[in-house]
Amino acid sequence: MPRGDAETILSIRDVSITFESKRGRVTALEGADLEVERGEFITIAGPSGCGKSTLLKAVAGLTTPSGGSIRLHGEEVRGPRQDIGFVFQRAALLEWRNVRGNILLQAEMRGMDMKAARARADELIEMTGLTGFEKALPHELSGGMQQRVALCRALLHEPRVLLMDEPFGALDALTRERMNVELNRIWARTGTTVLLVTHSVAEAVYLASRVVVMSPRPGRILEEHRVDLPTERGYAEVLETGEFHRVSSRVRELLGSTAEAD
Ligand SMILES: Nc1ncnc2c1ncn2[C@@H]1O[C@H](COP(=O)(O)OP(=O)(O)OP(=O)(O)O)[C@@H](O)[C@H]1O
Repeated sequence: MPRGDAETILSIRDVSITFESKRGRVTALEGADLEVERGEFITIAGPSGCGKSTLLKAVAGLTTPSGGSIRLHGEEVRGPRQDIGFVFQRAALLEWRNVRGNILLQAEMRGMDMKAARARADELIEMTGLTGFEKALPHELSGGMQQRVALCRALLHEPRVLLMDEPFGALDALTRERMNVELNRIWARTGTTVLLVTHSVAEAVYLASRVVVMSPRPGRILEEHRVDLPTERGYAEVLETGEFHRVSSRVRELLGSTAEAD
């Protein structure tokens, strides 16, 4: 839930994105509108190919809209942004660097003060339950642990907005649930604004303060649903609430047979 006074951190207005390639022209997004307040956890669901990843990339400044505007903290996004964190489906860790080294890569790339960065890395390692694995190499870690390292790396510079593109899509169901619970706890503790793309309806509703459902391509926001549940949530308890069922059924209905919902 947004904390304190509502403050718009991200404003996506009438955004369209068209790609030109050898295979022709594809309009990924058309007329996408979304306002995000500081501290919100937005999950984005939608049929495959509707432009979810494209939307995240545009917020990160990695893809330029063909029309409309994206403002982060009131500033038009015109190129790659330093004040965001990005977590992808694959952790993309450097195989020859240990856990701490992979997390600190963020600080090196940004020229951060290394003393402060090391202290923050230790804090995140503790928060994500990686204590004891600081010196482990990526191949010595489970998939879930690798994603935790990627999460620490994305949070190291305390980004204004954390973007996550199917971050747990490659994990087994049980690990995925555990990661959901951890992410919820981290969000509750840090108050970071998060936008997370997922194909899982359960994940979308469990994690969100607001679930956004997109239309088939060209993608736009079809419906938004606030999830009226406490900020910090237990998994099993939430799944039994009427609120979880209310929002999940509507999201499933909207996604219909096109979604790879679980
Ligand atoms: N760089 C690109 N060049 C050309 N077309 C692209 C490019 N990036 C994305 N597209 C096209 O834009 C559309 C939206 O892609 P996008 O990856 O954003 O969808 P998505 O909703 O994230 O899909 P999925 O759920 O399957 O991951 C697709 O038709 C895709 O082929």
